Amino acid sequence: MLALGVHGMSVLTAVTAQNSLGVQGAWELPVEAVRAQYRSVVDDIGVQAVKTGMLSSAGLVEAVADLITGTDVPVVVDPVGVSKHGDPLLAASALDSVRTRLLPVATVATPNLDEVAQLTDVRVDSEADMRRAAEAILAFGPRWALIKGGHLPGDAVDLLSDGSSEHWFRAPRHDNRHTHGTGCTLASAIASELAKGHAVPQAVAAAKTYVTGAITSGFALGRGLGPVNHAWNLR
Ligand SMILES: Nc1ncnc2c1ncn2[C@@H]1O[C@H](COP(=O)(O)OP(=O)(O)O)[C@@H](O)[C@H]1O
Ligand SMILES: Cc1ncc(COP(=O)(O)O)c(N)n1
Repeated sequence: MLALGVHGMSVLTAVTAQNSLGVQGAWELPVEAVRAQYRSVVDDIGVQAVKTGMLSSAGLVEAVADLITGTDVPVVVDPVGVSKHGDPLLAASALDSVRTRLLPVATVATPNLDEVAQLTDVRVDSEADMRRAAEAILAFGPRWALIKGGHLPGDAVDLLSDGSSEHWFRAPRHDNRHTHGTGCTLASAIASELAKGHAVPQAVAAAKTYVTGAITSGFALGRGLGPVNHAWNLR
């Protein structure tokens, strides 16, 4: 967010112990702590966009949905389900709350292909299937669905759709180890661009350029899948 010129503020929902090798542990914060953090940042500094990430349980999904329902700023919902290493970050019992409470308040929902499979009955094996995935996600009520094709072989292709228009974003795949947090980075970059007042397709285009640069210019940290280079555009 800083690299894109906005001041990011966080509301922690869970604490994880994780590194380039995997997620070694996760602990949820009490719903009361989440509500208090949200009030602290919103009531004082104010917000121009909201982005959600790991929410862990149905209780937290519902608490966050309650907080952001009715907000008049754009909301990016990254329905985080499973980490790059396959570690669960959302309880199976929370999926229904994501479908019925969180996705309906999203301006943009940004599932990866595993999250599409968790939330809908669509399995994506090709770019053509991504259109069906977008329709299935849009049926839950977000204004836009961004289906991330990062897990498909070939080019890194994402599809943005609002049901009547579609936009394809394509970048060459970089087969390096600097991909921890690509989805979180993309969603945060979209929220940053929306906060600056851009329309959704323009925000996603800028965010895609940013995440591609962050992957391309990454450097090895850790023994597994290390972080992307968030400062690549500042140097
Ligand atoms: N190896 C890669 N090279 C280039 N872009 C990638 C690569 N892996 C993912 N991306 C892009 O990064 C963004 C995040 O996608 P993805 O990795 O599918 O999300 P997630 O982190 O939620 O699994 C998407 O724009 C995707 O196309
Ligand atoms: C707290 C948190 N949120 C999201 C992810 C997903 O990121 P990735 O898919 O790169 O592991 C993660 N590992 N940890």
